[in-house]
Amino acid sequence: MTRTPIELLLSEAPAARPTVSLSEGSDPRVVAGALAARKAGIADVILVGAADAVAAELHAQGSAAGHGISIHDPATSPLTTEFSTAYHDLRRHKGVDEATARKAVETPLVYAAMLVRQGHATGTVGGAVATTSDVVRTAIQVIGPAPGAAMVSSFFLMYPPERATPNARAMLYSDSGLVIDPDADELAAIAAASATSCRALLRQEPKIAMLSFSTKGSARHDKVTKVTNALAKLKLDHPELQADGELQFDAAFVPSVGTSKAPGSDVAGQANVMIFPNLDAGNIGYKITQRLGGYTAIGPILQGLAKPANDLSRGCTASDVTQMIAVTVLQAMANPT
Ligand SMILES: CC(C)(COP(=O)(O)OP(=O)(O)OC[C@H]1O[C@@H](n2cnc3c(N)ncnc32)[C@H](O)[C@@H]1OP(=O)(O)O)[C@@H](O)C(=O)NCCC(=O)NCCS
Ligand SMILES: CC(=O)OP(=O)(O)O
Repeated sequence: MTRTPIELLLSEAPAARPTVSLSEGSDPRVVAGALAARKAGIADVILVGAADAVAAELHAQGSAAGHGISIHDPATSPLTTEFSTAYHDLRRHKGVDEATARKAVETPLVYAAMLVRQGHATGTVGGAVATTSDVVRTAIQVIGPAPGAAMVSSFFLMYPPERATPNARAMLYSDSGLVIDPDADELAAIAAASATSCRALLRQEPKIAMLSFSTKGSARHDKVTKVTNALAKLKLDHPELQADGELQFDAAFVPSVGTSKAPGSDVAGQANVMIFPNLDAGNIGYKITQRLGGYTAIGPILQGLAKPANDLSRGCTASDVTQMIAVTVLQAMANPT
């Protein structure tokens, strides 16, 4: 049975307790998720937002600041001036002036990301209220891509329900949140990054399926060629990876279908990393698996950033928030800076 991020973290407690900033500090789900993370000893948390509103929500949930829970109000925080200067330096080349930098840093999303950039937090989580576009754009602009990363992309961890169907297993779905229409090279980069994320967060060797509406030439179309070109590029850059394509989802997931549609494949029927050809397929696919299949979906988790910053679906629960705090800490442990 694959362990969830919280279970993994509880079995591998980091040496020093990490701190995670939460940009929607007064949202009831975020506060409940943060309190659960704190109680489990997973991380200290900084709740970013209007101080009155954050304190009121903590009070409503029978808690208060202190003992690993801090409140930072960007409008009054002593760090805001330092952050404004740093943000101005960072974005000056894009035409951002001092006044615009100050205004940006006073938004909780940018402030929470600046906490990470400036070393006050290990990582950040947002998106219970903000859209993925806003969360991701802020992460890319403030925290930035990791040195050497081809691009920033995202994935979901998908965990089967307890009463699961045969063949059910934990998987990564990529990219289900960020890159809208990747070309073949970008698709190969998403697959390579997802393989690393699979090892870090599922603790499994990746078996990568490059998904399509076609299996091994059953259809001919430019969209199929994009996927086979992506597989060729992936194999060229990473001959060590087990990857196959193009595969339909049933051929990737169900062993008997994999054997009949893609005989001889070492991935078909066993894939644990599903690479979708574009964001339409990836985002719709994860929501169907979650809402009809009963899988737990944790994400979008971002990969390729210099430090961890993660998004949530606006439909998230408090438990999703706690899991995402755990993911953020695990990413920091896998790539200490
Ligand atoms: C990520 C996203 C927000 C970027 O879109 P955007 O802001 O319109 O795009 P821009 O081209 O203006 O990019 C903004 C910045 O991010 C950078 N960027 C965009 N995509 C990137 C990627 N995949 N990797 C690295 N950098 C990227 C750009 O270079 C730019 O940097 P700059 O401001 O320093 O010049 C966009 O791809 C998006 O909206 N994705 C879908 C999100 C979504 O709605 N998902 C569904 C729900 S989960
Ligand atoms: C990941 C995702 O689809 O986010 P939202 O549900 O917030 O649009």
